[in-house]
Amino acid sequence: TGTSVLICIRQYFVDEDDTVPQKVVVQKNSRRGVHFRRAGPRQRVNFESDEVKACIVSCGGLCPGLNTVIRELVCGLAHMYNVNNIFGIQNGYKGFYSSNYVAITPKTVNDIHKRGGTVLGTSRGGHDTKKIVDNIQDRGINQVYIIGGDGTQKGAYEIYKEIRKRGLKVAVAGVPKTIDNDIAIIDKSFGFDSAVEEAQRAINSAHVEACSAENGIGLVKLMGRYSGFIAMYATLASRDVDCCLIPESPFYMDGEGGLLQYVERRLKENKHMVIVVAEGAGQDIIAKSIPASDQLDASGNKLLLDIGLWLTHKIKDHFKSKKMEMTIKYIDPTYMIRAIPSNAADNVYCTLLAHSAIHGAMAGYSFTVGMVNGRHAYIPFYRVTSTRNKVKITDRMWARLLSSTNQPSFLRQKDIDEAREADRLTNKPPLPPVANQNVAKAFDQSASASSNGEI
Ligand SMILES: Nc1ncnc2c1ncn2[C@@H]1O[C@H](COP(=O)(O)OP(=O)(O)OP(=O)(O)O)[C@@H](O)[C@H]1O
Ligand SMILES: O=P(O)(O)OC[C@H]1O[C@](O)(CO)[C@@H](O)[C@@H]1O
Ligand SMILES: [Mg+2]
Repeated sequence: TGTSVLICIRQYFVDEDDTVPQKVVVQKNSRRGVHFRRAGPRQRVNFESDEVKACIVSCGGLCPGLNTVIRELVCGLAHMYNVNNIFGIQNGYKGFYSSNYVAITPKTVNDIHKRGGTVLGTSRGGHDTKKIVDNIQDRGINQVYIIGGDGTQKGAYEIYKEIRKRGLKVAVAGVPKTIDNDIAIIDKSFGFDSAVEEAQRAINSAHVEACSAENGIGLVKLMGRYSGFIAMYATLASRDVDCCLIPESPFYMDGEGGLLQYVERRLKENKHMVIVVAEGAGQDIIAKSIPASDQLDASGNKLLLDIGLWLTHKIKDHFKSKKMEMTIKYIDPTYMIRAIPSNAADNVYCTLLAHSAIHGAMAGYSFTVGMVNGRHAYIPFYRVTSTRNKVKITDRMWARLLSSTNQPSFLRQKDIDEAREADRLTNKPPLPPVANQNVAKAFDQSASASSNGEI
């Protein structure tokens, strides 16, 4: 029943049939396409306030805004739904079974949004579905809020499936987090704007250093394991960058049209230049000169070789061989851009995401929450975990970057053909997991009765 919903949100109920389309740019005769449930408070909720026992966990790398999401989950549950039984899970997934659960209240989280990091702690690895769900069951938790990136959302999906298998009345709400902005479907992840803003400071320093030297080069490495969004947006925002290298756009060093030739040309024209490189860029070309170690982190993510350092040496060697005077300063602000508190825009975004997650969980749904074309929606887990959001080098945004920096695209016809083929494949919607069509629908009105999430 909806009796526990407070007066303040009653007048803003979302119609159960409201949907958010995945694609807004369509053609006249396009099919209707995939739609998601619109997020927001429902007239009918599935939990009484005093019945709710909620927990919150944060996993993966840091991201500006984590504490804001945690704060707003706690305050939103307490203020909008009168829920006061809320626990923090410490240090990521493993905290479900290896640490004490910590009771949290609006008072204890009151000021945390002003701090970077996560007050709950975070970690990689340690996802043991059975142990996690055993603990959820034993402790009588019935709402699980999981904040984390692509790996975390995969873990949330596993927890959700196990909960379904056991027939528990537990809602699982994923709040997507990653400064790499690599989570599929959603417009952008929280903390991304803050990270791009902070990256400006590094780029400015690189520019100052480059301008103050004879043939000065400032090289900045930014995060972005598989997706170069931070590098692309930080470059577009700055206007001081002459070259941006991202994992999605292959480049080569030597010969006609290569990076070294471009650097040389720019120095001759301008006497200085700034290069921004995403950490995942050029891994294939470094691997040719340094044997790849194939080391993985605790979550199974490949540890990357340092493209910034490698480029610095290559560029230095090139100019030495040409007997051309130059100076290169390498700046690696990696952890500085993600360890900050979120900016004002991200704080608002985090608040809305937390509220949307609460409304969905109170209605009994399990989902990843996210903004899709400017509207908040409940997205089935498998949709966000089956692909990764990447910069499309065949798209207009990358073209805008190329025209802003005036750099060559470094692409060969083969690279363009491969990118087009990849676009074609990613535009094909992923099929729901065959073995369990019900799970793929992803929304539970209650733990036992499922309703179709995509409309
Ligand atoms: N396929 C998977 N199934 C179950 N759990 C997973 C899976 N992939 C990752 N996880 C778990 O999710 C947690 C976070 O994963 P990971 O370290 O890859 O970070 P992430 O959530 O992708 O965030 P980010 O990449 O932005 O730092 C880890 O505890 C990891 O064990
Ligand atoms: O050193 P850590 O904590 O594993 O984090 C590094 C990784 O985290 C990310 O920022 C993703 O959150 C990647 O860009 C980066 O490779
Ligand atoms: Mg990840």
